[in-house]
Amino acid sequence: MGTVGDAEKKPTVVFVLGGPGSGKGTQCANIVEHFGYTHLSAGDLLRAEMKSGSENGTMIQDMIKEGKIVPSEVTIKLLQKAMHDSGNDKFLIDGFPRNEENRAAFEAVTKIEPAFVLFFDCSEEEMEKRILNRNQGREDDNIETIRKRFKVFLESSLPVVKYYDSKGKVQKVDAAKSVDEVFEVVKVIFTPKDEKVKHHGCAIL
Ligand SMILES: Nc1ncnc2c1ncn2[C@@H]1O[C@H](COP(=O)(O)OP(=O)(O)O)[C@@H](O)[C@H]1O
Ligand SMILES: Nc1ccn([C@@H]2O[C@H](COP(=O)(O)OP(=O)(O)O)[C@@H](O)[C@H]2O)c(=O)n1
Ligand SMILES: [Mg+2]
Repeated sequence: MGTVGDAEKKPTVVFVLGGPGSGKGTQCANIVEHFGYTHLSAGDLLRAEMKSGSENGTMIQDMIKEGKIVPSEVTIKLLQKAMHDSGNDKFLIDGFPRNEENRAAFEAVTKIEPAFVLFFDCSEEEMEKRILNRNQGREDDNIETIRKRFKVFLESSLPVVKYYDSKGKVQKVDAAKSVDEVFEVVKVIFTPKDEKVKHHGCAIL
């Protein structure tokens, strides 16, 4: 097997974007169960790297505490390693690219274009409520850092969503509903077209 990004066989990548607390991780877990993707959360990979005592650990911790975006070089290396180690060829990349630098560097390094971008649309009020109830012991889930993360989302991450929207690649989902209701919509997006026809009973004709 070649390395990730080889010209001959590129993996399928779906970027999963949305504000902090919009439900990216929750929905990715559901997608993995039903559609055989491997879920790679950039935030989870960075937190694991931080805890592993790597030389970048302190820098990553400082950035996360401030809600800032870690330089792409670090995050892309972690993503590439996780893709390679998974043995799979279908990935949900959750929480990445979070700014223009992330986006351009990933494309330049891996030569991978996303199949599409799944975008969870949710109000700040709802996202704030969810994060404050998340209880995962994260150092950035406090009101002060949450405000900073919302600002970074609006200023740096939404432009990436707009970029992909201009290329017709964004599947926008109303994420303000219940987990099950959101997944009903997500399921339709991931179900292959011929399967959708079968479910309507037309494929046997
Ligand atoms: N549709 C939803 N309705 C209510 N709570 C949700 C919903 N989706 C996720 N949550 C909860 O909100 C919190 C944030 O969800 P998470 O999946 O971690 O979001 P993200 O990865 O986008 O930050 C979690 O505690 C999760 O259980
Ligand atoms: N591409 C990324 C993704 C996350 N991160 C950092 O990790 C933090 C948490 O990201 P996350 O995706 O786990 O957060 P949620 O959106 O899931 O709440 C971000 O606020 C950034 O500090 C990053 O620097 N670059
Ligand atoms: Mg998450």
